[in-house]
Amino acid sequence: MAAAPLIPAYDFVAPPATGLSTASISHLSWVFLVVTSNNYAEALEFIPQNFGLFNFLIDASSLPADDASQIKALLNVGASKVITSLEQLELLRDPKLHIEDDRLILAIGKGNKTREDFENAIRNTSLGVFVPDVTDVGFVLGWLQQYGTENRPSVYISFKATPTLEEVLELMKVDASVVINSKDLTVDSGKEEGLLSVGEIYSSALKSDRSDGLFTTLVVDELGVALGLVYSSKESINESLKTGAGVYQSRKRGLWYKGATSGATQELVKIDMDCDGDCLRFTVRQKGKGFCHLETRTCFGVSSGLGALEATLKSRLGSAPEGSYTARLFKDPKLLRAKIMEEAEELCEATSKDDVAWEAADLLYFALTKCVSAGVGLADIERNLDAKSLKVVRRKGDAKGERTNEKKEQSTPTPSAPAPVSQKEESKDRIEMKRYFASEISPEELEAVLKRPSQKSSNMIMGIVNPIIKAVKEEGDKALLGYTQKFDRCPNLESTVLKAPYPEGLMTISPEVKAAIDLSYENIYKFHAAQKEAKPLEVETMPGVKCSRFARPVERVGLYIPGGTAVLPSTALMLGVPAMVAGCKTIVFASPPRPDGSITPEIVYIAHKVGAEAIVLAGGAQAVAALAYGTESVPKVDKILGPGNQFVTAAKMVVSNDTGATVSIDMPAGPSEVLVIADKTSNPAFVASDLLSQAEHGVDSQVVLIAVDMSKEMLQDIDDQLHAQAMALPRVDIVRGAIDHSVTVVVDSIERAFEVSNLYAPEHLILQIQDAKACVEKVQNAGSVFIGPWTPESVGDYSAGVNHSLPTYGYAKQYSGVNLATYVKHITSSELSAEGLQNLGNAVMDLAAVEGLDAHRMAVKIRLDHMKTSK
Ligand SMILES: NC(=O)c1ccc[n+]([C@@H]2O[C@H](COP(=O)([O-])OP(=O)(O)OC[C@H]3O[C@@H](n4cnc5c(N)ncnc54)[C@H](O)[C@@H]3O)[C@@H](O)[C@H]2O)c1
Ligand SMILES: N[C@H](CO)Cc1c[nH]c[nH+]1
Ligand SMILES: [Zn+2]
Repeated sequence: MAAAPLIPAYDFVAPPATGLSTASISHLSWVFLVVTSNNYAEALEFIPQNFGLFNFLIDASSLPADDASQIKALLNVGASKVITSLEQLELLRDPKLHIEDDRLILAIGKGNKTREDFENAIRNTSLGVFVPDVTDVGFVLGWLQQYGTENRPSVYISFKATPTLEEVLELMKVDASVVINSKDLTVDSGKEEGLLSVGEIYSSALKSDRSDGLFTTLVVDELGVALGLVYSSKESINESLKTGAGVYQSRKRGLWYKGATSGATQELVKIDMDCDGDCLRFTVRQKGKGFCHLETRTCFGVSSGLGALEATLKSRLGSAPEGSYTARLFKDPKLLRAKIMEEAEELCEATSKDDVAWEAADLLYFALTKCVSAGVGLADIERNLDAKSLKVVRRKGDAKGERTNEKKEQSTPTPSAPAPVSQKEESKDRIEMKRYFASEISPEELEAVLKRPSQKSSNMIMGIVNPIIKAVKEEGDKALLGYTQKFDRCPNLESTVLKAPYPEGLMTISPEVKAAIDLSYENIYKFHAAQKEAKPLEVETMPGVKCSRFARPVERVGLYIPGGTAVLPSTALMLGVPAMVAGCKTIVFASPPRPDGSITPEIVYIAHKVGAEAIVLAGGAQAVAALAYGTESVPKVDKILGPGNQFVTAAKMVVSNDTGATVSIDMPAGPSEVLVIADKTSNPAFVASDLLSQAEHGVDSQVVLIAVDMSKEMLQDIDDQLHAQAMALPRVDIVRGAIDHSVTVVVDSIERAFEVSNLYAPEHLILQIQDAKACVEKVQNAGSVFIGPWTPESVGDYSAGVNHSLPTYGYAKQYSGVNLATYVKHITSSELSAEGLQNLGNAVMDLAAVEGLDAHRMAVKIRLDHMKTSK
């Protein structure tokens, strides 16, 4: 496949005002990102979220030169190619890493490397070369002439200074891929002076072998199955990139918006060109009956194989004929589980070619049924496989416990504490928090050490969130649906709201999970009901002057239940139960849907239990905006509650500051965090497990250990536990990202530990210290406290009764976590008798006179005069 002719560098800080979005860039399949320490955390989240949509070319050469762990993490989460410095490259040449040479590109022209350094570094490799400055181009071209390009697959040339169109085209003659900053690109047809049309630039690298100048275009689905053959022109390519839909060039009728009349539209996934640049491949998500005018999925007849099976299972999930076996499997997870296990066993035992094929087919059928019921399709599985193939740090691949004979013979290690790995042996792959001694650093340095990762880039987040809020406010459901289809990858979603009463079929959950929800519900209910004020507060401030304060529920509440990196039904309980206890009249849930457009059944069950009248199937800033302003189908609310990622938190802040929205929020509850204070009496395995339980929430989570007067050996023990336990977790990549910006601070006294903790103001504070209960009085700032060795933070996350929706980012200094008062407002009243007004009247009149507000004074005087005359 030919290299894409340009690699757009999307500027996230100041997105272009030209109609070009990340989506239109994504279809070109390559995106160039410059990753620095400041945006590393975002990149680590953004890359896996958009894996399969983009190929990522990352310039990581500004990351620390003496530590390649961040680059490894970027490669691990799916960066296709990474540009490194010479020093980083040396570190990455580690035989334990599985890095194909062509994934690394050496940056030259940066720093003070000589040509000799550069030539030595690349002589025996097939590394590409990255030239960060246009002034180096002459040198590279000379070098190419001398050494040839056969072994060097790609030369990427990036310009920090904006090149002219002529320069770009001139350079493209040497078959180079070109990086162009997105601010110079547009997809608008009436483009402004000086801007480049994406379609034009793209098609300038193509050569047509047809007399009409059109490009032959193969249209395929996400599995690569050919749907049909069409033609493209530079206008149609541009239009397709602009609309994100399948648009082609009909030889008779001009621009052809596929499905405009039949409804069988296409969502564009990406565009590739073939090896000699005369043919295009459009990968699309086909909607409706299919691509062919004969209403079949493809123009080549009936489809078969796994893709056809997936389509059948998907349609059965929607409306399976009563009595069908597949319907039974969907309804009975235990049966499905048993069948998967049974078929896997049979496949292992099969030996003949026929038997292996037979059993593998059975296993695939049941496995795909499981996938479809969870909203996972073959394209997701392929994406996952592709992502795994890019991992540079491989798992050992041993089977778990009883599945291997050897393991059966071993003594069983405690489940929470797998054998520690020697730090020396695997130091480069270690998952390890940085360690500081509080006595050795200044207060300013301590503050910097404890800085939350996500505080660093609010400009970038606002740049993304503000346009989303504006669009939902102005366009309502249309924008809401569009963003949901895009961010939550559910192209077939048709409506963004599910209204009560919810169909039984959408709440089918296992009896164990139902029992767990019911038990947690009871505890949360009890704890929040106990917070109810028994009666109004009444005080007679002086004879005849009665003041009172009474509570009323906020009438309409919108409850955000996160669903990006993990689905959190527990948050539905934490927000829904107190809303019900407080007596809110309208409860609306919002949560990102699954890719098939459905919502997790546990959330629907909880919505039903707490009496939520609707569930908005949307997440992120768009869900927050819909709740704040209302849309045609989403009811507007008075208060928005609930945690979320940086986009959700930022959107809550924006709408609560808009007087046009008249909506308030609970608090800024962002990425989860925990601070553990532990001393010599603590159990290292427990400490590590608590740190990891919050680290697994997201790469932007942060965990902090304050170790009180601890020996080096014990600190090492905790580090070893953390690494070993982390490596056994399915979310190890997320954990690695979070631990990367997490710290241990060693202090010498319990007093100093609480000083540091109160300064940090953690969302969760865990006390694993002697006399933990007695130390609670030292807590000044924290969302929720977990006391003693038997109180892991996860009990509060799910079932103890306390709320888990808590202030993060240090806002525990001024905000409480969600509690009954969060759903209630207080109204005061005064009632004066004639005697009361006589007692108070002069004071009021004197103060009104001081302020020059005569009408205020008169409102009292008129009554006092009236009393006098009516005596
Ligand atoms: N503080 C608390 O009380 C508390 C409680 C529970 C969870 N949490 C935290 O909530 C967070 C949940 O985050 P999540 O991501 O899993 O789910 P989420 O529902 O908050 O966010 C997912 C949504 O983010 C939006 N989004 C994702 N990438 C985007 C992009 N590049 N541009 C614009 N929008 C984008 C999408 O709309 C998506 O639906 C975690 O950090 C977790 O730690 C906090
Ligand atoms: N710890 C999160 C609050 O920061 C809440 C949660 C939900 N599920 C698991 N944990
Ligand atoms: Zn949690």
